[in-house]
Amino acid sequence: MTAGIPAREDPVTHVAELPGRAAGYAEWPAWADPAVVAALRDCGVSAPWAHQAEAASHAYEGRHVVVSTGTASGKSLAYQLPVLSRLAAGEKANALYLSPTKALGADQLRSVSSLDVPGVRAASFDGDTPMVERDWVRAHANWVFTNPDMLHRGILSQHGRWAGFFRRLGCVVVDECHTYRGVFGSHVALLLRRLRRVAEHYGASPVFVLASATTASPASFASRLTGVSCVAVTEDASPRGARTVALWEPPLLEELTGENGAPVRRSAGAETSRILADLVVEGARSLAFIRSRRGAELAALGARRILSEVDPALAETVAAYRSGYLPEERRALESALLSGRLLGVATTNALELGVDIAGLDAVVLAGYPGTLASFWQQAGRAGRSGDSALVVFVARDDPLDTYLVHHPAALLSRPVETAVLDPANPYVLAPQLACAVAELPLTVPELEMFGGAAAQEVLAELAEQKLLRRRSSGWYWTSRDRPHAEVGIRGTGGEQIAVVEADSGRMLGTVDPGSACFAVHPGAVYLHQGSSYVVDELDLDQGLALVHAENPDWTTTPREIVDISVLSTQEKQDFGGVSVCLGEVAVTSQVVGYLRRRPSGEVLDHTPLDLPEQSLHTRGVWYTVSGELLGTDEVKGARARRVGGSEAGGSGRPDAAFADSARPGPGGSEAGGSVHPGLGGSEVAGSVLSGPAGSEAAGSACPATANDSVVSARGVSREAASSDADSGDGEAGTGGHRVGTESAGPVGTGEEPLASGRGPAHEGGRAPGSAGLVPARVPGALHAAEHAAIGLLPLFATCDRWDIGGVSTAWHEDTGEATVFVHDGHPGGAGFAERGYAAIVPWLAATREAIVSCECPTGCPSCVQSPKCGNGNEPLDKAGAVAVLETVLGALRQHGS
Ligand SMILES: Nc1ncnc2c1ncn2[C@@H]1O[C@H](COP(=O)(O)OP(=O)(O)OP(=O)(O)O)[C@@H](O)[C@H]1O
Repeated sequence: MTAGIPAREDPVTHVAELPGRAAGYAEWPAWADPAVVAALRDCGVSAPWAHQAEAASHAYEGRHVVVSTGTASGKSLAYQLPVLSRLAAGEKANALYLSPTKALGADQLRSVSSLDVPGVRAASFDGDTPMVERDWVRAHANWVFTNPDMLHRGILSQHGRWAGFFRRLGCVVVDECHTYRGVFGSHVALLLRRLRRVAEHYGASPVFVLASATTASPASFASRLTGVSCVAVTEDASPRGARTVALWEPPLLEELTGENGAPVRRSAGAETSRILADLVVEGARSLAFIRSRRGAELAALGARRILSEVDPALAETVAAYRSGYLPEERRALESALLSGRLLGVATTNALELGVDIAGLDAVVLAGYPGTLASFWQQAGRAGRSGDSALVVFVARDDPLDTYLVHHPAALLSRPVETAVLDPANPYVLAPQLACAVAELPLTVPELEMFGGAAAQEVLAELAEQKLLRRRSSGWYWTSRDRPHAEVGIRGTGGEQIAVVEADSGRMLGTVDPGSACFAVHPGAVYLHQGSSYVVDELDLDQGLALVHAENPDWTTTPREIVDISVLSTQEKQDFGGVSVCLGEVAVTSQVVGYLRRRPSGEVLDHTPLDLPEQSLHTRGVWYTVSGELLGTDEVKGARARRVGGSEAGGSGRPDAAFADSARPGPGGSEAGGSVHPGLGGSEVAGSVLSGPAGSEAAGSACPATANDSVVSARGVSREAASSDADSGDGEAGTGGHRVGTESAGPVGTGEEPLASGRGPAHEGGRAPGSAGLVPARVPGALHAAEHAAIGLLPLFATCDRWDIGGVSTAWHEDTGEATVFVHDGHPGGAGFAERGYAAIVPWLAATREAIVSCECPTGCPSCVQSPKCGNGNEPLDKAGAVAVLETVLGALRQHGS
């Protein structure tokens, strides 16, 4: 693949050979039904691997169990064997299977159905199940394949219609349980408690069998998720083919420079198209994982274009895959991939989980998927058949990816993180308890399973709102309407928006309501299976976006105004001129227009839009720096008015502020909420802080869907990409820089001319004071510090960048000082801000190190730039950011205990 590339331009930064492993077999358990064993043997399973037999026996014998082993280690058999054995033996032991994606559910149903075990009536019950089939499923199926969404809305909400099924419920399978983290995970944890309660109501006490990718502490995670004590099986005895992992950094483009003269790298999406095309030419069956829906479309399109020049027939063997396609389209693509009719598929993480595609020769990952668990899950799609296989990790032009391709150990040798969830989050607990009470009156003894005192508090509030009535026997739902439809468990809130071609009435797909204003605002270019459409109308009330086919030579980028305010401060520590706070914040955002751009990035025009405001109440961590410490006492001005983006940013006024807002990213929309467990805090922190090298992970790293914004002190405008266009993949490279790997030591006290190549710093305009910044430099310094802090938080909190956002301002009305906010992107928060607060010193130290050790002169995508900054990454003051961070860290260290 690198043939013909001169050695000095070799994009491969590291090659690792992962050795193969022989299988460890066990006997079929004595309890296994002969018909099931025969069916499995027919499918090529001559004997179970040791971990399968162990987990299956736990489940059969009634112990809740989690099997946490590698990709394609046969986790399915661990639950299939006990469930099928009981059903084949004619026992009244129904099973409920839950998967985070429909694709996985469909695949598992196919797998069970193909065994054709007598007595088993397996059926799916999800959003794709036709109405006419639903009654049959309820009445006759003894193994139902569904997902948390359907369990919540379509099963528990009307459990009376499922009474027969629940009476016989013997087993609940929770597949890919590591994906249930953050707010989505907290919802699922409470949903499983609701499920247990309803099952108990019908006299059933099902055993839970959970399957997870390799994860830290699986037993405690599974126990937290289900609320019952689980044993873990973690010794992986499946055979493994050898794999070659290549880390790949796209080359710099000599003819182009990016914003502020930063070097430009070829985009990961474009690089992935080329690699995918090469693999297809070689006849290798390959998957390319792209982080955004739009990126997946573009990568497939790019590969097809390249292949059509080689052989038009080959172009036909490449397709895109993502959620938002109609079910039949997805099934057709899955089977074409399984049959080998398709050789190359560019996909979002919709194909990451479980879809059993045997014999893949190669996997290309365009960008770090956010967590190690996801990385290995995606990489594990290659070599499933036991043959050797190739995994190529293509770095996107951002700090984390750049860091990883130059620090292979951080990617290849670190333990996978554990998932974090918090079922006590009141924003999750309240709607879940409302649903629970509406399902069945809640008694006092049942409080414990929902969190005891925390639940009681929330119930009291719900009773106050007259949603519930408290009686001596417990809590009762008062309304005739069920609350379920109003409760979105993935944090996307509400019904999907249908994208419909106006002329033909054909439904093309769906978009999350939270992303609709970004992805399908009037005038937006919408891509579907390589075809391009332009949106004519967005009707949020009707849940409809009307589009027409058009293939313009421009793309669209929404602009947004964001406002942040502090609702309450829960924790505050003062460090002599610096304060660090944790609390509730309200982030209000509104898409106010969009830019049309040529592929080169050239802006054609700006069109205003009138769309409703969206509001996010969440938790944030923020630090303030006094004017005295900044050296800018005069910064304190009157409250700034909300102003348009470029105006404020361009002015460099000290009262301007900048934001990166969080929005559920492609991960969320494809695989169910933000599904990736984040990087484990402490090990990662250790590695990041262990030396200057670690600091190169710094980042402009705005959340993938979030973009920098320009704001007044209370008003932020940002130029936002839709969740479809968020990763930048597949689009023209928007910036680039090669990070020096070893050379940069911790330099830059803010006194040396480390970075700023423009503005007052360059002119020597420094006021006396700790940070020594003249007022005009403060906005750029804070803006740059905020970008980098957002980029680094995923290393300390169990999150990825989609989960967090940030705002910086030289003067904020609620704090009265220069402030940098980093906030969770989910209503009620997801625990990330807390983690940032708890790790404030190592987090900010890593942020500073990251900026300092980047070799670029004035900021680049690998340190403080964001590729989609609404204000063209202006103002960004790299040296100023270092000065601010050093001042803050100095105060924290001096005044901290
Ligand atoms: N004991 C066995 N002997 C031979 N092949 C097996 C055995 N167990 C499972 N397999 C095969 O291994 C493949 C992977 O199995 P499966 O999809 O259950 O793995 P998994 O661990 O659930 O994968 P994922 O990581 O995608 O969740 C399947 O094709 C399955 O038929």
